Amino acid sequence: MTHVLELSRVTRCYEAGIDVLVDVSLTLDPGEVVGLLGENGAGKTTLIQIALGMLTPQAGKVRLFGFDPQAFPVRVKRRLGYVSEDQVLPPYLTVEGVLEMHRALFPTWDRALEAQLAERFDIGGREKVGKLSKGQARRVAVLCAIAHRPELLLLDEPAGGLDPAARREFLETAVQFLAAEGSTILFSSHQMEDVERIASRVCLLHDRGVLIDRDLDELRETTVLASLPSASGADDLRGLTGCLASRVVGGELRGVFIEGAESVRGQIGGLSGAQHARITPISLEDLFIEIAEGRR
Ligand SMILES: Nc1ncnc2c1ncn2[C@@H]1O[C@H](COP(=O)(O)OP(=O)(O)OP(=O)(O)O)[C@@H](O)[C@H]1O
Repeated sequence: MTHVLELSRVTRCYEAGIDVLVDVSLTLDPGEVVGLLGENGAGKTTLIQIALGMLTPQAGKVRLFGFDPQAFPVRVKRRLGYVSEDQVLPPYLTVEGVLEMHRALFPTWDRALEAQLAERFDIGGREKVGKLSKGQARRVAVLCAIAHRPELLLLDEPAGGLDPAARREFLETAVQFLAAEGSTILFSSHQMEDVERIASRVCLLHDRGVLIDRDLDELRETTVLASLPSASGADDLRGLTGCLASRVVGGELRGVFIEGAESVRGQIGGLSGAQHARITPISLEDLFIEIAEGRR
C-alpha cells in the first residue's frame, strides 16, 4: 500500500554539527489524525516542512502519496492542505481575491464547501486581508487549506496565539470536514487537550528523534507512573522495558512507563523498596512533563 506520507530515516540540521532530526521515520495512512508533540525546538516545524517539500533533509527519504515532494511539487501540493501559525496571506488582496487565487490553483476546489466554511467562519469577501485580525486571517487560511478537500492536511500550530474557543473551532472544523471523509491530518500542538480531543495517534519528538508513536487510546491505557521510596538512583529504572524517563524527587524514585502496570511490576521486583512501590495511571500531560523533566 502507498502511504499518504512516508519519512524514512530522515536527518536534518541547519548548522553543521547541530542536528535537529536524526534518523526520523514516520508513516501516515489514510484517515489517521495524528498529533505531533514535542517541546519548543524539538523539530515539529522542521518535520512538517520536510514533509511538504519546503525543506530538504540531508539524509533519508520523503514520499508524499508515493512521490518525492521536491521532484513533483505541483502534483503533490494539489492534494495537500497546509496552515501554520506564521503563515502570511497577501495583505493587499481582498478575501475574495485570496479565494479566487486558490480556486484557480486547485482543480478539486469545492465551491459549496467554500460557502459552507465561509458561513461557519463568518468570512466576508470584500475586506483586505491586511486589515483582518489574527483570528480572522487564520480562518481564511483554514478555509483555503480545506476547501479543495485535500487528502492530507498539515497543520503547524494552526491555532497558535488564538483563544481556546478559536482553537477548538479550527481543529474541530478540520476534523469534521476532512477526517470524516477519510483524509489524513497531521497537526503539531502544545495543547494536550486538543490532541486528546481529536487525535487518534500521538507522535512525540524528543532529543532529535521519535520517542513515542502510538495509538492514543493504547497510550492512555498503558501509561503509568511508578514511585518507589527507594535509595536507588534514577538509572535503576532507565534500563527497564517501556521506561521513558526517571528521576528522584524528594527522596522518591519515580519513572514513567508506557508498557502497562503488569510489565512494570514484573521488572522492578529486584529493586530496593520495590515492596512499597506504587504504580498509578497518569495523564498524558503528566507523562510529557515527566519526560521533559526526567530525560534532561
Ligand atoms: N532556519 C533555521 N536556521 C537555523 N536553525 C533553525 C532554523 N529553523 C529552526 N531552527 C532550529 O531547529 C530547531 C527545531 O526548530 P523547529 O522550529 O523545527 O522546532 P519546533 O518543535 O517546531 O519548535 P516550537 O514548538 O518552538 O515551534 C530549533 O533549535 C531551532 O532553533
